[in-house]
Amino acid sequence: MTGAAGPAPALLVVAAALLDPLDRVCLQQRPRDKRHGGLWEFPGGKVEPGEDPAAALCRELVEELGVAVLPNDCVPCGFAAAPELVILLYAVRRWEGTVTGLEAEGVTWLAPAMATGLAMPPLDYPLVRQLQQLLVHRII
Ligand SMILES: Nc1nc2c([nH]c(=O)n2[C@@H]2O[C@H](COP(=O)(O)OP(=O)(O)OP(=O)(O)O)[C@@H](O)[C@H]2O)c(=O)[nH]1
Repeated sequence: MTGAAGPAPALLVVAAALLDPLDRVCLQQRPRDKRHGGLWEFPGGKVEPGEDPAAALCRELVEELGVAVLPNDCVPCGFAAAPELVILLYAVRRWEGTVTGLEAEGVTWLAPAMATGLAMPPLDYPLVRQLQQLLVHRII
């Protein structure tokens, strides 16, 4: 079938689980004036049309946290999906620079088990749970 205008394609979003040597993960608080304002999320953002997802994540990490990450150091570790949105989660253990919240209200490091106690956008909860499972089983 051709010509029918279907629903808009799902937005593709990439997110990073930056992990420190103690397996604490970095989360940032969304600016209050934005959608999901004040909620805690994995750093990341929308993939531009034609952009490689890992490259998009590296771009977002420079913009949001001021750190340089290589695409090869972004290890796929989970995803979450809703009809309008798909989020790809990557584990990142190696970066250059000091993590600084350049766009966020704040940045925190905590064990994934503690993260679900924060107020987060809906898809970040399953992402945290996936991350927690992989860490518990020492897969990442
Ligand atoms: N992390 C996360 N993002 C979500 C969820 N649901 C949802 O609509 N989003 C949206 O996915 C988008 C993530 O892209 P982004 O981080 O670049 O968006 P932004 O609003 O901060 O930046 P922008 O100013 O470039 O639009 C945001 O519009 C965010 O609201 C969710 O459950 N988790």
